[in-house]
Amino acid sequence: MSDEQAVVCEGLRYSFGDTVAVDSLDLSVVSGEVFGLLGPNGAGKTTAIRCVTTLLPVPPGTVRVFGRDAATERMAVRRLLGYVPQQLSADSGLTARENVALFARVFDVPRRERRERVAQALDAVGLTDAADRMAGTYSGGMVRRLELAQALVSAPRLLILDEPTIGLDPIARTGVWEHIMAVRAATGMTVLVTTHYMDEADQYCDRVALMHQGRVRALGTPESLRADLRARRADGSAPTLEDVFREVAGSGLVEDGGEFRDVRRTRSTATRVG
Ligand SMILES: Nc1ncnc2c1ncn2[C@@H]1O[C@H](COP(=O)(O)OP(=O)(O)OP(=O)(O)O)[C@@H](O)[C@H]1O
Repeated sequence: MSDEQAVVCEGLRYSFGDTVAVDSLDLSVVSGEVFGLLGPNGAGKTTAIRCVTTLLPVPPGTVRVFGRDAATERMAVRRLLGYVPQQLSADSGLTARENVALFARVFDVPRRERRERVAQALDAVGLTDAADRMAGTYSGGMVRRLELAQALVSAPRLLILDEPTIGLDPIARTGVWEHIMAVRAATGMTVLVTTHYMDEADQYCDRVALMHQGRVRALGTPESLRADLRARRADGSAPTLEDVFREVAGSGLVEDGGEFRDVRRTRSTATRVG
């Protein structure tokens, strides 16, 4: 990791009508780190990352990606990043190779490099052997890895993932993460990820921001956040990251139905693709 800032948000605020989805968000993601944006449904995670991707408009100077302004240099920002949205982005009627090739064209991968880059992206997510099968025959975990390959084919410096493992079984979740971590180790790319799964964040993220009702309530390494709570409790117990979140979010979690176990909506990728 270097000291270079991959993402900087300063005073980011985004509203949908009267609903303030993101409120005064200050964030900086260091180049090369895996940064997790955590929180229950409605916390503002998706809105925040959609501002970083330039899909939602923000005022100049509010969001920068590797120094490029998301408001005034939108195309430059887009060229730096790969984005795996929560919604399905693979076409069930195409093979995996065709899906990734489509993204290579959209993201302007030079024509003479495309075949090789598509093969590399599929290989990076462990789909070489299944590359010529229709995506409609894939399991949920394979679809997620295919979507990862689609985002990786443009060799992004910043990979943004919105709930990459939602609805997957534990083995498929581990598979998705292992491929993300292997690509990150090989390329040094920065990863910005949203998740409800505190255990995954604890295991894979270098730093996390705990978001609730549009605001960041705590920020740090998973270890430091757990250690701080342990020191505050002083009862010898070993708190989890979920315990930290419950403490910083207070009663608000229950009031708005934001219990973590309640919000693990099933993405059911395989079903939707099939
Ligand atoms: N297009 C929209 N129109 C109106 N309100 C929206 C829209 N998108 C999000 N919101 C509202 O903004 C707030 C933040 O939503 P957001 O999707 O950013 O949260 P989130 O933490 O990503 O949750 P989720 O995991 O459900 O995506 C919520 O109150 C949500 O209802």
